[in-house]
Amino acid sequence: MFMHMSVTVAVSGASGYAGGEVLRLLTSHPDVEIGAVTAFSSAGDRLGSHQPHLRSLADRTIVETTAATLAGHDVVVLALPHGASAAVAAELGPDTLVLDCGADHRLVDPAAWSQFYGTDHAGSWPYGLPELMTANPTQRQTLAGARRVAVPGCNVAAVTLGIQPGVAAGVVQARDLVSVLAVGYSGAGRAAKSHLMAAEGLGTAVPYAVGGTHRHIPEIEQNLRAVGATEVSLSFTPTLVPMARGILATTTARLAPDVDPATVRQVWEAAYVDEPFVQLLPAGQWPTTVATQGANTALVQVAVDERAGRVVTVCALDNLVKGTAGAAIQSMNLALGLPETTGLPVEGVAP
Ligand SMILES: NC(=O)C1=CN([C@@H]2O[C@H](COP(=O)(O)OP(=O)(O)OC[C@H]3O[C@@H](n4cnc5c(N)ncnc54)[C@H](OP(=O)(O)O)[C@@H]3O)[C@@H](O)[C@H]2O)C=CC1
Ligand SMILES: CC(=O)N[C@@H](CCC(=O)OP(=O)(O)O)C(=O)O
Repeated sequence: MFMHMSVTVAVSGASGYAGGEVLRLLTSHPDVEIGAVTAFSSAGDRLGSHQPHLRSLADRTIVETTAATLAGHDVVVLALPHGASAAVAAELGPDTLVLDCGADHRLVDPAAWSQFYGTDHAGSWPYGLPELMTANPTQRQTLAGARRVAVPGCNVAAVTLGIQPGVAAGVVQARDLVSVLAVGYSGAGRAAKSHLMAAEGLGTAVPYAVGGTHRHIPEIEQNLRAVGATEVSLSFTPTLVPMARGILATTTARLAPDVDPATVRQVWEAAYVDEPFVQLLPAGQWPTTVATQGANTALVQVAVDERAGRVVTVCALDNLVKGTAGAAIQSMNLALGLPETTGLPVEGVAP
């Protein structure tokens, strides 16, 4: 029988969307004791005034994010704006497990970082997508025992999980990928202006970062190279739709020459048959975002458009769970040697 551990976890960015979701999931993690909850402008406030849904933590006081307030914890989760985490992490000892929900440590290539983020590269950490189909080592082996983890971007997780089986098996051409995503507003963070969202976002779909400018492009390309692509070219277009949570990522790719379309589904089945958090739906059933809401689940479907000569995949996930907080806790479990699925829900909330 597995003996439960007692791991103290501090959450930084506790007043935000990602930090709030980390806290929600941690409240039902059997091995975790929640320590400091830290933030920035809301330091001194009751947590409940920012996260009224977290009843058991409502009377905690948010404290400032400093080396002193984060010291003494086994694990620190950083859910801070881009650029803020490197300085905080540098103050934490090498034995502390630090999980960064921000982008600062995801990209390996400093030139790609500078091109898309416009600042100096802080370096790269082991990447917190356990399902990434790397070999020798597997991504799970990379995460086992890690003390620094870069949690993937939410759109990145959705596109990667959708298309990687075909790329890894060589049945699609990674040099001709097209991804179009419907994304919910919480992906923009709590700092986005809510009155503008309501006035300008309700009842309409709004494309953004069109034309090869989105900072998730190099991260997706990095993932697909890691699973075996030699040449990757991705056209990536996200569109805001009026929902709070969720990403529906549709990716199409040209079939590789001489691939029998009948084998495509088998490739996706083999990739995900043993994955606890990624499910290939029965043929003909298409993912919906609502079915993943609140769950550390990615739902995937694949079909072949023989007329166009393209494979079509759809992946749905909750940006705040499998897209960040759930991925962080899944990676934490692996890093600490806990069962990977501990404390992570797979059931969604619907309708
Ligand atoms: N929202 C999402 O779906 C996803 C988010 N992420 C990443 O998670 C991180 C947090 O995003 P999200 O929760 O959406 O953002 P929010 O705007 O909702 O929250 C930001 C948090 O960071 C704190 N903060 C702001 N500035 C500083 C600072 N200079 N130093 C320390 N803390 C600061 C805020 O504190 P205060 O309120 O007290 O000022 C708040 O707690 C980002 O890096 C984001 O990219 C990743 C994947 C998905
Ligand atoms: C709606 C919306 O703005 N979504 C954000 C998601 C960002 C995210 O959460 O990922 P990072 O951690 O890489 O910032 C976007 O597309 O940029």
